Amino acid sequence: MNKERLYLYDTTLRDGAQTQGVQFSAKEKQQIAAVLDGLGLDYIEGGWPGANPTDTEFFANPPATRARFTAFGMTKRQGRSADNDDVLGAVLNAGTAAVCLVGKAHDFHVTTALGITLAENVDNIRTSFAHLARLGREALFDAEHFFDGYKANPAYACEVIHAAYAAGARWIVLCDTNGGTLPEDIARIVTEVIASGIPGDHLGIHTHNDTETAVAGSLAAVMAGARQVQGTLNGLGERCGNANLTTLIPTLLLKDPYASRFDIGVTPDALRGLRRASRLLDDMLNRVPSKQAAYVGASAFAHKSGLHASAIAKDPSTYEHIDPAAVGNMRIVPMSNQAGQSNLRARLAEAGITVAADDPALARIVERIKEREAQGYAYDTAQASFELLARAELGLLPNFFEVKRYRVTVERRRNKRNQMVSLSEAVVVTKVQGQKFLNVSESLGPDGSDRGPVNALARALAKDLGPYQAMIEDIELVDFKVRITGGGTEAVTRVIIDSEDGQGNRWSTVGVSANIVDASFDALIDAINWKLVRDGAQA
Ligand SMILES: CC(=O)SCCNC(=O)CCNC(=O)[C@H](O)C(C)(C)COP(=O)(O)OP(=O)(O)OC[C@H]1O[C@@H](n2cnc3c(N)ncnc32)[C@H](O)[C@@H]1OP(=O)(O)O
Ligand SMILES: CC(=O)C(=O)O
Repeated sequence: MNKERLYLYDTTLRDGAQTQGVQFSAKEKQQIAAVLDGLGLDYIEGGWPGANPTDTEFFANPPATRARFTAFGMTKRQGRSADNDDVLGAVLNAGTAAVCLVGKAHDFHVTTALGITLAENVDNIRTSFAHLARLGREALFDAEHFFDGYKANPAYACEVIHAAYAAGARWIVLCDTNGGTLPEDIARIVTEVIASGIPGDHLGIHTHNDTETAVAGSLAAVMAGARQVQGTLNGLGERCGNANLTTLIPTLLLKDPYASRFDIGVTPDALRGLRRASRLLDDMLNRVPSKQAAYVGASAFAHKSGLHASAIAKDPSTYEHIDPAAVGNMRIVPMSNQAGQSNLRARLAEAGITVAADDPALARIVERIKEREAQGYAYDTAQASFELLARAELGLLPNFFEVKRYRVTVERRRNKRNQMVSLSEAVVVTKVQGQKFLNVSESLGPDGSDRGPVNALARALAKDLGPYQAMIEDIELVDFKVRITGGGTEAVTRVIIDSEDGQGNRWSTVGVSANIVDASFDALIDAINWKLVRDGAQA
């Protein structure tokens, strides 16, 4: 069966830039455009030329994309001709092959937000698209508030989109601007619009996630006949975000009825780069990736409970809807108080430890994990600490070093400029192969500011570990999370530390204590021990 073409339109660089707290530089826009292009999207909307210096700079040096690079703007304003509107002029001067203009499709917005008559609005839209058609640009009309407008005044909403279509708009994009329309209404209205004379292969859908149904609404529109889907990477966008392309792309490519009916231009090979693309955007925005993101989240293929892990070991499809590798993700079988021996054996195998199914140590390890989690530990996150605990029970953990004592102080004092500053200092005494090491460290960062007591402890601990020093020198503490949690009957502090080495390996360790410094120190010791185990150090 010949597949129908379904076009993907990305607006990460425009609607995504309307996310609170998101501010792309022109350079970052270039990087994101390259990633989007690599995924195989049909259109990349770069922003609004003329609206701000970043977008103007970006469009002055547009990325070379295979996708149609598109400029966004609004239809001409009342009282100006399309030739004379400087805002529209700046959009057109960007010289892109495709141009998307937003206009109002809801009568209430025309009279309230624009303050013009309904007829004037239709005329502004018609004139703007006739102008684009004369210039030979591929024209897209973002019909703002279309669904709310259609519910309030269907005749007017239809008059607006038909005016744009008749004037030469290639695509009429129906926007659920406020994000409150549910999928069943989207499907019904798209069907009625097609019946009114705008063919589905000229219709697009642009949804927002205010009812957490943006993806479902987009799919409903596709099933009703729309053949362009707009969305953003990781669901960025105004308020609660836009339809998440990171979810939509694999759904359209891998799930029926979409997979067998549509060609979306994304290859299986490009799909394997999806998780990487999602992470790159999060990294750029300094956002913690959502673990529970569909398809690409770290937990999307994490099998925590014993029943699941047991079946997964027999056949992964028992608890996985797709192969994680298809989207560049991977399966993990974390250890936790929900786990049984199947999780344990899978995790040990990943760490290169083979244990016979009838080894009594397995039951001891599971018991120990459950006991420690009841005290506040969290081993499904801190995989390196889990591995150390298991190795200790299996007699596979060498005693590399012993901490005899440690001390940390934080001092607040005035500097030469009479500003209050702090200084953390730590002393750690260790015994390595019979030899004593006394290490002292401050925690000043490159800018001279104090990085705190945990940093001072980490530096002192890793300052000189004698024969192991070369192996631990490149360890960096890259993340530190503190949580007050109920351990047993008392509240305790759980610290999770993420460490990284020069080869880009990253591992997480956990420490728990009523005292935050002790909890941190335990996690630091695990971080060093894990690295020594990983690098094959001998005791
Ligand atoms: C639904 C969406 O997400 S559409 C995209 C929205 N994105 C953005 O707004 C981001 C970029 N925008 C901007 O930088 C600025 O709003 C600019 C440069 C475009 C305009 O700035 P200003 O001229 O200062 O206007 P301001 O932002 O205060 O108000 C928007 C103006 O556009 C008018 N307008 C809104 N929509 C339209 C439209 N479709 N067609 C014509 N005019 C419109 C409004 O009536 C208002 O004009 P008014 O102040 O005379 O009433
Ligand atoms: C155009 C647009 O972003 C919207 O209507 O939501």
